[in-house]
Order: sequence, then C-alpha cells, then structure tokens
Amino acid sequence: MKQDENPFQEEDKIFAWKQPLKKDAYEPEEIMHRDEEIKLYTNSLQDIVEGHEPNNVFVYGPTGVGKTAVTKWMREKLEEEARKRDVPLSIVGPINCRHYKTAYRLVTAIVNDLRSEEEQIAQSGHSTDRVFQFLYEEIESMGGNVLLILDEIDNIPPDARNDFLYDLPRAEANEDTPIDDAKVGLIGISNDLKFVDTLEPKVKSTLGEREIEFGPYDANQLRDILTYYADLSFEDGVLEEEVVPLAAAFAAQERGDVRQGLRILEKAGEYARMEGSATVTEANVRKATENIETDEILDYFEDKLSIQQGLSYISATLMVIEPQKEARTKHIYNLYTKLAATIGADEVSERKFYEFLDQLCMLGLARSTERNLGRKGGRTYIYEVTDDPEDIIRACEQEDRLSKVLPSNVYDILEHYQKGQATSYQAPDGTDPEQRDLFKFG
Ligand SMILES: Nc1ncnc2c1ncn2[C@@H]1O[C@H](COP(=O)(O)OP(=O)(O)OP(=O)(O)O)[C@@H](O)[C@H]1O
Repeated sequence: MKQDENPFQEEDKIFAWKQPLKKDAYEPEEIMHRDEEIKLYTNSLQDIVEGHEPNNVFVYGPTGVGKTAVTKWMREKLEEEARKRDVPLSIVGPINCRHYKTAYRLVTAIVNDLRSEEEQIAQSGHSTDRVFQFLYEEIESMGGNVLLILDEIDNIPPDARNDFLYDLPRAEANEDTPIDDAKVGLIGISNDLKFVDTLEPKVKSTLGEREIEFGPYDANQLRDILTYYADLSFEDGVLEEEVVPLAAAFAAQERGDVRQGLRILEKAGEYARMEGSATVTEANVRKATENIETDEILDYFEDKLSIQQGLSYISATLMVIEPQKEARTKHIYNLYTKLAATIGADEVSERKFYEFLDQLCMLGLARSTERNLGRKGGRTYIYEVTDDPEDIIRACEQEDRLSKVLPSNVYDILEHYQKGQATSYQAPDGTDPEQRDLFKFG
C-alpha cells in the first residue's frame, strides 16, 4: 500500500452493524428455543400481576445460554403487564454481584442507582448497617412490589448473603425493618448450580423453592439463534451458506454457548474483511475457531475465575497431562497446594478445594467420573478438562499471575501427553517424598 493512501478509507463491505455480535451489548427482541424456561419463569412471576406477593426465583446454567437475555426479556414483559393492570412494581437490576467485593459496595451501588445525582452516598464513611438502612428506606419509598435481580449471585459478598437472601425477602413481615408497604422478591442468576446447596438451611429456602435450569443449546438451536444475529450484523449476502451452520456446530461441540458462536462469526468476518474478500467463507470460520478457544479460556482466567478457581483449573489440567498419575481429586489437590505456594496464594482446605473443582464442572470447563477404589474402599473422582490442554496452557501463559505456576518443562510434558507416551516427569505429591520436586517449576 502506498503511504499517501489512508488505510481506513476502504469501506467495510462485510459488517452492517457489529453491536449484536459483541458481548452483552445487544438485547434481542426475540428469544428463541427457550419456551419451556419462559413458561416456568412466567409461572413463578405470575403472582405479581395477580396481586399476590412476589416469589423468589433461582435461575442457573452454564455461560452464554440465555439466562440474562431471558431474564431481561421477562422483566420487560412483566413491567408491561403490571402497568396494564395497575399493579405497583419496581424492578432493580440485573446487578452483577461479581463487581462488588463487600456488602457495603454492593448496597451503595444499588442505593445510588435508585437515587438522584444529588443524593448519592459516598463509597465509604458510613457503617454497613447504615447503608443497609438506606437501602431499606429506598425500597420502602418505592412501595408495592420490588423485584431485585442479582446476576452471578454465587459471587455475592459473603457479608451480604444473609441480608439479601434472607432478611430482604422477609422484610415486610419483620417488625424491626422500616419496610411495611414494599414486598421484596429476589431473582438470583448463577452458573453454579450447587450454589443453593452451599447456603445455610434457612437462607437456602429463599432460593430453593423455584429453580429454573438453562441447559446448553444444541447445534440446530444455535443455528437459529446465530442466524438471527448474523442477519442483523452482516451485510446482505456476504455470508456463504455453510458459515452459520459451521459456527453453530463448533459452538455446540464445545459448550453450547451462544456467545462463543457470536465470537466465531465476528472473527470470521474480520478475516474476510482483512483479506478484502466479498464474502465470509467456511475457511474464515475454520481459521476463526483456531484461536478462539485460547482467547475464551483466557477470558475465564482474567474475568470469570477467582485466583483460587484458576489455580484449581490449571492444577487439574497439569494433572491430566501428567502421564504417571490419574487426575484424581487427591492428586490434583496435592499439586494445587504446590502451585498456590509458588505464587504466594492462600491454600484452601481439601474440602473447599473440591468445591472449586465442582464449580469448574458447573462452568463446563471440567468433567468428572466417579471411581470405586476397590478393596481399599472409598470412592474418588477422576477429572478431565473439556478444552484441549494445550489451549488451556497457552491461555494460562498469557495471564499475569497464573503464568508463574506453569512448570518450565510444561511443553515437554504436553508433547508426551499428546503422543500418548510416558515420561519420567511426575507431578509432586505432598504425601509421596519421591515425587516431590520432580515437576520443575519455572
Ligand atoms: N434464546 C436466545 N435467543 C436470542 N438470543 C440469545 C438466546 N440465548 C442467548 N442469546 C444471546 O446470547 C448471548 C449470551 O446470552 P446471555 O448473556 O443471556 O447468557 P447467560 O446464560 O446469562 O451467560 P452468563 O452466565 O455468562 O452471563 C447474549 O448476546 C444473548 O442475547
């Protein structure tokens, strides 16, 4: 290209409107293939428009399967019907709990969202009790039914759990709160299906009553959904026929996640644009899928997993590729303790660690099978990782803190694993002196 030409002057002939392909940047007008879930949701919220008290609902399932999209759609329909029937209703959220590390911050954010510019409360300077008091006052002043939607509720700050999951939904009946007129309902959304089980019994009952599960989409469903987005985002006629079905098939094979399919389409379109091609081809889709897995896993490491979950994930991965040992819970835990020490992270108990492994399974990143230990008695679980271990390791390498836990010989081990060969490398097992230090950490 000549230097006196502006490289941006070329017009984009591939994309008409990129927004719908972007993460959480577009709300679809139409929800596809979620009729059953919508029916259950409607049934749970119907009481509000009939003039009864709101119910609490727990919505769970893996990432990118429409939990948030359906919830927002339900919110709109519910508000519309409540208006029509003159039922007082205020809906707050979805508020993403992951963004708030303490009850104070979460509550302040909600209160400020409800208040005018002039009445905002400061990020510090009050007691936590006081900010909760502000929240109760806001809710009471709204009156009627108040529905609070908390996304990623499994990340709710521990010091906010009881207030949100127990006290708030019962506030109207409690004499000690300033809430007399407002009836509070809670919708909790989570990737972690066992979240409810981790709660104290009294708190559990709040969310345990009405649960709606969202499963992964299959290839046909993904094809319909991706077609909807592709029609909005691409110029007419630029997508070759096999592009959407291939992106859908790929996403279905992985986690049944719409977001992944959208990412593939966006990347494939960008390759076509870069090539100056008039159409997006199957080859563009194939190329797009090559790097997408590493990018997606990196997204988990950087955004969705805590450092402890990240350590659990990489320990499981390293144990999977370690040829001398099975990826049993106990072995993974032993390796985890070593990795945690490498980066000076806290070391959690074995029991707590198993919860992390469970969460990885819930997120679709790992799978476990139960194994009987025979004469020795007892049972164990053998873990696999869903994605290619090489992609996980490449993603881990790009994450600042976690990259330091990778052994310096990780690619040797990986190569032997890929060729199905045994190696002399063994992961350190804290209980087995011979094995200690054989894994060479960089
Ligand atoms: N059935 C559907 N019809 C139309 N669009 C959908 C459908 N399901 C998901 N989407 C779209 O796919 C993307 C991901 O969906 P959404 O954010 O609802 O997933 P999620 O289950 O809430 O995931 P996470 O747990 O990661 O927040 C969004 O752009 C959403 O609009």
